[in-house]
Amino acid sequence: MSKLVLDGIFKYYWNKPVLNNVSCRFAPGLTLLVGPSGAGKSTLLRLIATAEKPSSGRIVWNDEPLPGARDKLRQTLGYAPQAVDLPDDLSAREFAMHMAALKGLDLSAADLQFGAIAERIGLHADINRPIATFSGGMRRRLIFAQAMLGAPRVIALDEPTAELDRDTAQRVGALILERAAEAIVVMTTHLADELAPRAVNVLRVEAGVLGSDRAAGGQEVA
Ligand SMILES: Nc1ncnc2c1ncn2[C@@H]1O[C@H](COP(=O)(O)OP(=O)(O)OP(=O)(O)O)[C@@H](O)[C@H]1O
Repeated sequence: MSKLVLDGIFKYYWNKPVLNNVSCRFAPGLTLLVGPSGAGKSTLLRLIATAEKPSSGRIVWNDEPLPGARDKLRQTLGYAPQAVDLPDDLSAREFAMHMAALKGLDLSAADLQFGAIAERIGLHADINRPIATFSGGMRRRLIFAQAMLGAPRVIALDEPTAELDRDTAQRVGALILERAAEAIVVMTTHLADELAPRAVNVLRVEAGVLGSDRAAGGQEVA
């Protein structure tokens, strides 16, 4: 079973502490990160996604610490950052296939999978249109869809349901819950209250310190 451990993580930006001795253990299932704006949730997701390194502390993937295990983790990682500059000239499908190629996926299988995900989240009619024509919500769904390509065992999602109408957000939520049956899914979302009953953990980040959100039904992790 996949296991991701953060152990005594500190993160500083220009000497400003953003994560302060964060330790937690992730197993397959959905973990929600909640907490006020600026608390450090996106920073935590970036560390999990290996987009940044901790200032100190250890990240351990399946009993092997990073950086040694970084490539193994990256091979099975899906990451949807909160903001990303998408290549406007490409179609959604071309962008998804570009991401699939970077992940080393079989492109014909990835194309089929992208079509199926797009169908589920209401993007299917638009996948051959240039991204330049996409609304904020469509861009958000495309970023989400590329994160789900392949069969990632660790999925880090930063507000994947922002800018989506309720129905579409719920479709995205349903897909996330399906994947969480096998994968470690860590996400921030404004749908936290709705998803909390299905989450294995709800972690509250408060000024860079991690605790469990008991009010939302979460369980504490070591
Ligand atoms: N690259 C960076 N350089 C300097 N400071 C940063 C950087 N990234 C984040 N910060 C700061 O770190 C703190 C935590 O930011 P982070 O984006 O992780 O919070 P958040 O909980 O995700 O907030 P939100 O809910 O608004 O997205 C903030 O004070 C932010 O200004």
